[in-house]
Amino acid sequence: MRKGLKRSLLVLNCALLAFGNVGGPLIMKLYFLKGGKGVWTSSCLETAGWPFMVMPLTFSYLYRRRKEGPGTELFFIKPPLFLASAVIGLLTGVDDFLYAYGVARLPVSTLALIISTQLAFTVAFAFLLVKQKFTSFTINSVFLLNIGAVVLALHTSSDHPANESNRQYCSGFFMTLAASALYGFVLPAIELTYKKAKQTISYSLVIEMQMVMSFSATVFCTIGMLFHKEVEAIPREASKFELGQSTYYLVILLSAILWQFFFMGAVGVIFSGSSLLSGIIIAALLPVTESLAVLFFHEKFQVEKAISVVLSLWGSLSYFYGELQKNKKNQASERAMA
Ligand SMILES: Nc1ncnc2[nH]cnc12
Repeated sequence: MRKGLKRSLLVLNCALLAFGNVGGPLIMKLYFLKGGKGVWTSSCLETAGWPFMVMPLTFSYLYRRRKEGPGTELFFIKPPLFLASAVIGLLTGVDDFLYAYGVARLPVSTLALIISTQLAFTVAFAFLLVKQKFTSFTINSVFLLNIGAVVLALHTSSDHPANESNRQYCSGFFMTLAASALYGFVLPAIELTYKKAKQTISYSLVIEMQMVMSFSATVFCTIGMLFHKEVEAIPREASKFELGQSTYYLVILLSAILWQFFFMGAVGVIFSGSSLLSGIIIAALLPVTESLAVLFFHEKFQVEKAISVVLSLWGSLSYFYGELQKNKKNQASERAMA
């Protein structure tokens, strides 16, 4: 793939991931705050937007067909990659449930704090699974982003919602921590799948894999919804939703779209960058989500949140500066070899 195209894809996917990472948790929290109760429904909505992926795949097919003629294959994905994507999708489904459980029980600020530990898990698994190499800038960035999380941890006791028992709060805390660890594993596992694939990984194939992962996660969560009788609760919930019935369905639609941005962005950044970069972007934007939660849901704003925003900015700048230096060095050595 041409370098320019790969860079454009990286920018596009960073933007998708950023939108999803900030908007997804906020819309999910809005659902719970205004009367939504379905944890399985919420987790299902994280991946239920998979049919949207048909659109870019159709464009890709029509484009190839114009070049290659009527014999063009509809899909690239072969059975081994299909199976690997379906298994990762099941893990994503479990992760979605753990995450939605956390969103239902905790303020967004506390949730974001716990999720920021995900970067440490991603670093560890990226090292183990894909032998990720670290520069001093990456290490500095990961360190700063984690310090940001620790600073936030200092205020969590005052973030405890008044109407919630200690047990509910604790279970929310540990389920979110489990989601963080699991997704910290899923990101490098996707990178490993790209590396071990016995076929060329193109961007179209990445979208196909994302569709299979999301479909498999949605099947898992739909079974959870059926078992917990959440499907039949939807019209009832809609009629009682504090913002009105039509807003309820709009929230559901927006959830599906924003979360699809998140997952498409994450797998796309892994394709054109690395799982570590996906983890860094997710961690770096958490303070933005928190600040917006303060603005929209009137969660408390403590000075720790401001410090964490600054540390995150510093951490991200450090990473991107390091990448810039690395690219410059690579270009210089390519020129010297030519
Ligand atoms: N299911 C999920 N959705 C969004 N962010 C996450 N971080 C960990 N799990 C997540």
